Amino acid sequence: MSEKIRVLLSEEEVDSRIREIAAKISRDYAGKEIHLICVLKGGVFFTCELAKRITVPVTLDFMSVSSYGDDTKSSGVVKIVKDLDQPLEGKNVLIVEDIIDSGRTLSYLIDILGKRKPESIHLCTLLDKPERRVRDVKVDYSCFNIPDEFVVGYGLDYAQKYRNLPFIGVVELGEN
Ligand SMILES: O=P(O)(O)OC[C@H]1O[C@H](OP(=O)(O)OP(=O)(O)O)[C@H](O)[C@@H]1O
Ligand code: HPA
Ligand SMILES: [Mg+2]
Repeated sequence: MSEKIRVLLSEEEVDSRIREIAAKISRDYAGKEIHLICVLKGGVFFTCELAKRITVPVTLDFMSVSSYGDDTKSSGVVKIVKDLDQPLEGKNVLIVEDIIDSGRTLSYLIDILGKRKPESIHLCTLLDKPERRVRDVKVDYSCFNIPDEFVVGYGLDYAQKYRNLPFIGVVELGEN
């Protein structure tokens, strides 16, 4: 089996949209501090690019959850691989994700993090695949809606590969 990557969103498109969303977030949180939660591993590239362009004070923490393993289909069970280092009490939490697909990861995260008494909790995603939703999730900031295709790049992997691509691509599987 060979794999080809077709560009869905170019590096320029992604970068310019991240700038727009960062400007909107900076306006919405004017006068406040944002506690960014990067959802590893997929969210790491987007979190860095977004954080660099937000103009209000930012603190960062990392959480690692996994439900896809090396597959293109979710196992349906979200596992915490690494929890946050810091408490959320009284903080304006913004969860940063690479993609919302079935919505299982985010609905689980909002549920458990919401119980830690943050001042507010919102969600920012690079990509949203609304057609595939099985759990309702309120998305506060979304850079792009995409069709129901398995995508890679900008943190997103296929069997752990392609996370480092600077654009969003679709994996096309061939016979050789
Ligand atoms: O909406 P969902 O169907 O839950 O899918 C979205 C989640 O799946 C992927 O993570 P994955 O579990 O593959 O772990 P990773 O970020 O370490 O690659 C992706 O990074 C999101 O976190
Ligand atoms: O389209 C996807 N690509 C990579 N990882 C993912 N996790 C959920 N959906 C996807
Ligand atoms: Mg992830």
